[in-house]
Amino acid sequence: MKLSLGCIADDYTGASDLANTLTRQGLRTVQTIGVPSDDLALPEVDAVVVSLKSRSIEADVAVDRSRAAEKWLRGRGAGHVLFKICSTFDSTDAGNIGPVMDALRADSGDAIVLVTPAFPETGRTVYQGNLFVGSVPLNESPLKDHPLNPMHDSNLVRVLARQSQTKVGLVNLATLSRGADAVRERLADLAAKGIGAAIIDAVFDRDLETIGDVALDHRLSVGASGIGLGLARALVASGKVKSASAGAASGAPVGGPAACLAGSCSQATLAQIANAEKTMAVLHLDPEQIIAGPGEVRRALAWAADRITDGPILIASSSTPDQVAALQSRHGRDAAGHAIEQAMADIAEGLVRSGVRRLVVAGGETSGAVVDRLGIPGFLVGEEIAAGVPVLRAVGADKGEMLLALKSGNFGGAEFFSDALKLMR
Ligand SMILES: Nc1ncnc2c1ncn2[C@@H]1O[C@H](COP(=O)(O)OP(=O)(O)O)[C@@H](O)[C@H]1O
Ligand SMILES: O=C(O)[C@@H](O)C(=O)COP(=O)(O)O
Repeated sequence: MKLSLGCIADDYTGASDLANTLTRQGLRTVQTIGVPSDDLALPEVDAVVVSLKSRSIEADVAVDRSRAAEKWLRGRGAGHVLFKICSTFDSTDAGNIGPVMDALRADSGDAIVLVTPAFPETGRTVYQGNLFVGSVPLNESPLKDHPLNPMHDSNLVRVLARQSQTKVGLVNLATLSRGADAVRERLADLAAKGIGAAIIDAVFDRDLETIGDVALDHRLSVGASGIGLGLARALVASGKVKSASAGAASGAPVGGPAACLAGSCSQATLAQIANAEKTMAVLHLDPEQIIAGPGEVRRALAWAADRITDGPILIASSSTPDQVAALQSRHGRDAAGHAIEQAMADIAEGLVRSGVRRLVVAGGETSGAVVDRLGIPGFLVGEEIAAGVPVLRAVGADKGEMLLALKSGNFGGAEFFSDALKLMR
C-alpha cells in the first residue's frame, strides 16, 4: 500500500469527519484508531486517517503521539500529511495545535505550513484571519462555552502565535483570489522573513481547491475537513489518485438493538436531545452522581435493559453552560470531564455486552473514550448522515459487525439521532 495522503486527526469525531470528506471526494479512505498494529488487515486505500485523542491532553504527549502517527504514515509512502484539527480551532493557549504543528513541520523540513480550519459546508469560514462560525465570530459562537476548550479569540493569527514557537503570518482572501501562484509568492515572502506558519483565509470551496493545489507543494498542512477537500480534489485533478469514483463502504445489515450516547454539551447537541425525546426513550444522567461513584452507571444500564428491546434509546450527560460551569467549579474542569467520559465508556461497554451493535455517540472526547473502551481498531466509511458525520463500519473489532456514528458536538440537524439510526440498519 502506498498512500497518496496521510492524515493525523486530534480526535475521533474529527477523524470520521475528514474520512467522510475524503471518501466523498473519491479517495479510498480508512480511519484507524491510533497507529495501526502490523496485524490489522487494511484494504487497499489512498488515504489513512489516524485518529488520536490528543486535543485536550498534555502538549508533549500530543506531540509524541502525532509524531509516531506521522512516522507510520510516511513509512507507508505518504508524501503529504494533513494534521486535522477542529473547524472551530478547539485548543488552549498551552496547545495543542501549535506544538504539534511545530514538531511535524520540523520533521517534514517545510519552511512554512498552511493552516486553515475553514469548512464552508458547515459554516466555518476564515476572513482576514478571523474564524466565523455561521454568521458570528468564533468568540461570539457557542464555542465560547465549550467545557474543555472555550474559545475567546476569533483571530487565528493571534491564537496560533500564542501556542507556537514560530511566527505566524496571514495569506488573505485578496491574495488567494489571485490564484495559486499569488499564494505561492506570498508564502515565499513570509518564509523569507522567518515566518513558519500562515493562516490562510477561505470562504468558498473554490478557495479550498486553490489551497489544496498549493498545499501539495509542501509535505505538511494543518486544517479541518475543508483543506482535506482541497487536497483530495488536487490529488484527483493531478492524476495522483485514480479512484475518483470511490464510493461508501456497504455491507450486510447489522440489525439488533440500537443506542445513542451524548456527552457533548454543545448547543446543537442539546437541541438534538430535546428533539429525540419525541421519538425514543431518553435518560438524563445526573453528572453529580456520576462523579460520586459507579451507581449512576448501574442505574443507566438497568434503565436501558428495561427498554432496549422496544426501540432505540438515548442516554445523555449533557447540560447547559451554567450547569457545566457549576459542576466544574465544584470538581475541576478536567476531573469532571474525565469522570463523565469514563462513565459513558462504562455505559457503552455494558450496552454492547447486552447485544447493542449500532451505537451513535455525540461528542469528540466522549467518542474517544467510548471507542477506546470498545477496542475498535478502525472504521470503513459508509453513508453520510449529515455534513461531517458518516456511518462507520468497524473493522477488526472482536465484537463482530458493528455500526457507529461519531458526531462532533456541533454537527448535524435537529433530528440527528433519528436521522443516524435510519441509515444504520
Ligand atoms: N453535564 C456535564 N458537565 C460538565 N462536563 C460534561 C457534562 N457532560 C459532559 N461533559 C464533558 O464535556 C466534554 C464534552 O466534550 P466532547 O465530548 O468533545 O463534546 P464536543 O464534541 O461538543 O466538543 C467531555 O469531556 C464530557 O465528559
Ligand atoms: O472539524 C470539526 O469541526 C470536527 O471534525 C471536529 O473536529 C469535531 O470536534 P468535536 O466538536 O469535539 O467533536
